[in-house]
Amino acid sequence: MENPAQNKAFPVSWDMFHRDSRALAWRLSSEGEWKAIVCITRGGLVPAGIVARELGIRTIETVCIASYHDYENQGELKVIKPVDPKVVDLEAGEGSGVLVIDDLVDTGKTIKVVREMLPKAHYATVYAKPVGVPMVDTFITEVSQDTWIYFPWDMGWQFQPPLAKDSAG
Ligand SMILES: O=P(O)(O)OC[C@H]1O[C@H](OP(=O)(O)OP(=O)(O)O)[C@H](O)[C@@H]1O
Ligand SMILES: O=c1[nH]c(=O)c2nc[nH]c2[nH]1
Ligand SMILES: [Mg+2]
Repeated sequence: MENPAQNKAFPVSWDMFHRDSRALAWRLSSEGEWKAIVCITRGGLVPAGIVARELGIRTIETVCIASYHDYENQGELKVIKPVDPKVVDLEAGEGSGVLVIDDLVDTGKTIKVVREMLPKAHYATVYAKPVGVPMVDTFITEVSQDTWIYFPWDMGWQFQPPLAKDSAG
């Protein structure tokens, strides 16, 4: 179902996503040293793999949360799997030394739930919308609140009709 509040489109190709995730890793490389990554599934799995490869991080944990059950409309947040206590208690506990990664922050509700589990972690997303910006420590590209980001794993090839009518016919 189309959400009229998000009527602009920001399509992201695999190449763009890889480049922007590498840019995120580059920025994070000067912002701290992390013992583990926690990725927020499912969208966080892809940038987490790229960042882990760039920063040489081998301990990767998931927190499994779903909220946009109906395309473009956020429903009740469900924590399907919490963070392993061994990861929460690394270093000084409460998520210190942990990098939490997601593909984007929109309203910030998803990250707010994870922040309650890991208050001392560092939060990073590839993309951010203005309402969610205060919830993240590091992000790469901001888009307006009325934009829907289309990720490459949700898309497929499709014929695009020309803008104008063909003059021959
Ligand atoms: O800032 P928010 O308004 O909370 O929205 C952002 C979250 O929404 C999407 O996940 P979704 O719940 O759709 O699940 P998915 O990652 O499995 O696609 C996205 O991947 C973020 O995790
Ligand atoms: O694919 C997505 N694009 C978005 O813009 C968005 N916002 C919340 N959840 C989202 N998922
Ligand atoms: Mg998600």
